[in-house]
Amino acid sequence: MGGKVKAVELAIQCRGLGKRFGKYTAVQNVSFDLPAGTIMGFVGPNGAGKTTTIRMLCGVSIPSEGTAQVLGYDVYKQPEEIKQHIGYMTQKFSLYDDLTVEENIDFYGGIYNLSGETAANDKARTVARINLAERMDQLVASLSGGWKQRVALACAILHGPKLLVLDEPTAGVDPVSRRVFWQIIRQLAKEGMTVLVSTHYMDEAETCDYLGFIFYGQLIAFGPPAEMKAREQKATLDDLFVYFVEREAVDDPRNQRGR
Ligand SMILES: Nc1ncnc2c1ncn2[C@@H]1O[C@H](COP(=O)(O)OP(=O)(O)OP(=O)(O)O)[C@@H](O)[C@H]1O
Repeated sequence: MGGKVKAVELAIQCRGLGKRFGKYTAVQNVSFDLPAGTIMGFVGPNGAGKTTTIRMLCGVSIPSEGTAQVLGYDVYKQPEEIKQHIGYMTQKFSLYDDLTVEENIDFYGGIYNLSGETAANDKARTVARINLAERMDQLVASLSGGWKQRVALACAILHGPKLLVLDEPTAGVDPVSRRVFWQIIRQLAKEGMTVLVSTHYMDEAETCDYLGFIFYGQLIAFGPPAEMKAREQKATLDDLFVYFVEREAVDDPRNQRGR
């Protein structure tokens, strides 16, 4: 009691973040703090604004309003620094089918400007982490969806990012591959990487340290999953999700704005 509270290092800090496309407000007033080294699940129905928010935080899309610091960099002033220090994997990740696993990894190493000993070390570390050694000579075209996803993850973390951003990484992947993928993600977080992951799978969301629930472009709840369920007195995340959607389901307010 009375001792100094150690400041928590934040990987993401955003306040009132919003994005308009013309007169349409896709995302509005998103605020949260994500401590470094934690996993945040981002959930919400289709079209809620997950990808739009993620793109602003990755320095890919300039916000229309609000502020955000990602790994200490400002999304308006330092988007290039953000892009260099994060790993970003989307659902439609890009791998070259007619190259081998190793050639794909080397290609991404080139994009990140890795060379010499650093490149060799980064590659060896990544291949070991993702357990890809036995597949290095295989053509990507001949891999299953689950293995392709692991190769895409390898390419996203090759440069040792402090923040890994995954936009629906496991959509359409079989349950066993999903489980393996999440074991890797949790291991990366244990080693200090911060992870922001959007998902429609509540079993995945359940294991995150923090959850953000976005609906009609607004972050309507943020916190540890257990706290969120307790706050609304719901037994499962499925129940909580349905409760939020039914509670908030009026006409999409984004359609009325800006008219
Ligand atoms: N470039 C754009 N121009 C106009 N509207 C856009 C653009 N990008 C996204 N939107 C709209 O913004 C809203 C939020 O879309 P977003 O892709 O962020 O949702 P999402 O939560 O990621 O959905 P999903 O789960 O389907 O991927 C949607 O209504 C979408 O149509």
